[in-house]
Amino acid sequence: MDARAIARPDPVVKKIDSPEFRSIFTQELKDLIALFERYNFEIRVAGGAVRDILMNMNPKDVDIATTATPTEMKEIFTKENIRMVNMNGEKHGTITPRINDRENFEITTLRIDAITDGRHAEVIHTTDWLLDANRRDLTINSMFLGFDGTLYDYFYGYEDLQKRRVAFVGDPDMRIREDYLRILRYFRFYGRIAEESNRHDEETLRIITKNAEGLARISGERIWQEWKKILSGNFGIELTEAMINCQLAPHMGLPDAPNVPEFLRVAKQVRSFDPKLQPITVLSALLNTPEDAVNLNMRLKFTVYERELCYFITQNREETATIDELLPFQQLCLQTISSVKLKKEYVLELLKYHGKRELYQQLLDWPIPQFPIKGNVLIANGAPKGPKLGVVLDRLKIIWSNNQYNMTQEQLLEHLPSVLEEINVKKK
Ligand SMILES: Nc1ccn([C@@H]2O[C@H](COP(=O)(O)OP(=O)(O)OP(=O)(O)O)[C@@H](O)[C@H]2O)c(=O)n1
Repeated sequence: MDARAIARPDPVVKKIDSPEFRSIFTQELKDLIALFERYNFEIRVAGGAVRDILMNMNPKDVDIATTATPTEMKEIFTKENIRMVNMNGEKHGTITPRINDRENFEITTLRIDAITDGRHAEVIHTTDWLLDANRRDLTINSMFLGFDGTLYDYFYGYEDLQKRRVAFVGDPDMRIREDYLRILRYFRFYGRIAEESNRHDEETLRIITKNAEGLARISGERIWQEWKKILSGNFGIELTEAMINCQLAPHMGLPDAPNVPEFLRVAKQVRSFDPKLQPITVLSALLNTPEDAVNLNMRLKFTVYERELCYFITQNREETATIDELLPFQQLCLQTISSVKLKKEYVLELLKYHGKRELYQQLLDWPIPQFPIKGNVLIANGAPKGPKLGVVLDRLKIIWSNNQYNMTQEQLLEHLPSVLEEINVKKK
């Protein structure tokens, strides 16, 4: 599709002057602007920061785009004695000067993403702002903002933002095939800007469904990063359901038939529980068995914490009905004393999952008992060093838990001789 045919004839839409825009002007940025002016190259704010400023939000980071090539930028900064950092961005056309030894700016040369396999693009530099806007994913992410406040908007991103509409730039099929992660970015930005949970453009959903398999090419880490943001944003549940309806599930590590009824049941806790359920807890509801948790982890590459929690939730689906059942939970917490804090967090998440507010509060208030003996005290009293010390500790912890965690160091030490004897007996 010819970008010029669908672009707005005059990209200058309006002048921006807002507190969010003014907030980006540090002395360092002013110096940078003056420098580029002096060398006759244009620079503008690009992408996400423009969107955020228009939404009256302070942008997280301000990406800058320029007509200067990386080589030209390097010449300027070298001549001006300005240090450049993170030189590995250069292959994407990004140079990062550190201005006044105080602030870094990521400045990227305008480009066209030429050849792509859906993950990597061959970069060709350009001085045409329209062509750079045309390679971006969504209209709301394709705008530029000059430092004099001029908004340049080729693809009606400003109108889409006003209408709270998420649309791909030009041909959605092409945009998605350039980078399949954009499927998930579509849903993430939908959660960010839409006012209703289910006002998707049917044609966009159809094209996403058609390209679902492409997600299989995207790394689990990147998928999980986006999905987590979707789940913790607005309409996280509805959007995940929409993603499943678009046939994305098997390519994101979910079982072929995700447990949607359970997911919707848990969604109610998501809406009412404070503090909110963690994304991994919500996601666990979609699984049918602990094996599903193993498979999901293989695909999404969870952290140890996420992996254990996900597995724990799928193993403990039954509801805890009464307060009396809190005690077994406490025991569960203490099963592995060395990682007791972690266990408590897991059980707290499980109680949230089941919507058990009172139990949650009780467990939250329950002080984790501290094991009263340190290893060096045991050694001083005749316990062996090395791996056997671990065995001694484990035995003593069992005795401690059988006594409701209510023992002094002296009381526990009384059990040491029999524990040592037991170990030696076993050894024979
Ligand atoms: N798959 C992608 C990723 C990024 N972009 C473009 O690169 C910009 C910057 O990307 P990134 O920093 O990843 O996202 P932001 O839009 O800045 O969003 P956030 O603030 O959530 O990081 C986007 O606005 C968009 O124009 C794109 O076209 N396709």
